Amino acid sequence: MLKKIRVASVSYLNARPLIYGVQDYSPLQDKMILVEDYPSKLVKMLEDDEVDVGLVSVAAIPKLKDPHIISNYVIAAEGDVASVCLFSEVPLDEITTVLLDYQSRTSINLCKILMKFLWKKDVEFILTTGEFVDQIKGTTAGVIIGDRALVQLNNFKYIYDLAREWRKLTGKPFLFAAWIANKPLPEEFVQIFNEANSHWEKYLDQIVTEKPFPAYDLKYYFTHNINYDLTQDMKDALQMFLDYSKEIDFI
Ligand SMILES: C=C(O[C@@H]1C=C(C(=O)O)C=C[C@H]1O)C(=O)O
Repeated sequence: MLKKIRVASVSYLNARPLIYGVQDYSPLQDKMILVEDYPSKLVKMLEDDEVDVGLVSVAAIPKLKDPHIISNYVIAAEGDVASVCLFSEVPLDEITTVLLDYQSRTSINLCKILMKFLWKKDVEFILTTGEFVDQIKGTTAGVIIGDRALVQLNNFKYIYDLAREWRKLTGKPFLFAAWIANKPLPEEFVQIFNEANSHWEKYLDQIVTEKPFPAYDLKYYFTHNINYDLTQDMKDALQMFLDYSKEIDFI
């Protein structure tokens, strides 16, 4: 029997449309096993070869020996992303310290890029190791991602949407995560896998019904904040992100 491909995905709501497609597509089912976790864990799993491919932070790319983006379906934002923000009690000018979400790899580096090249501020960055919302106080701000960020959207006076700020810097959308493999995968698998992902739109209403989320309108999130179809503009933005990454203390 052929070895099953080990597939990993972000456990957040934003990945659900792609994952429903993957789980529902029968030609894939005997070819893979799926595990889910938060993004920084997935980057580690890909680095350690515990999985073959993951819907994972694009910040994993420089860390892998042989990275391959294997699908045209991604987690990106053309405009506001809503679920990746810098939360603060004080305006940007007054922030001295930024707590960085331990679950993230792309967005925490994005915040460092924006600090240096858009906001032109020198602050202290602290990488957290566990939940830290309670520590966002006074001049200490924090980057939070995923469902945990959506829940905080009414709780802070100053909220900077990092996809919106990236557009101010570059005029581009932002690519947060892609299906990244740590080795070449069989062409037949890649084709079937891409096909499975392409059905994401069909699952939106079902997900909204199955996963009640009072904090934010999920249908709006899936259709106005997150973009799933990879474009040339997003590929260009990824290259810009990787170039900027060399100019910061990259995590
Ligand atoms: C838009 C998001 O994109 C995520 C952000 C990631 C990161 O910062 O490393 C990784 C995967 C994506 O799920 C989000 O989770 O809110």
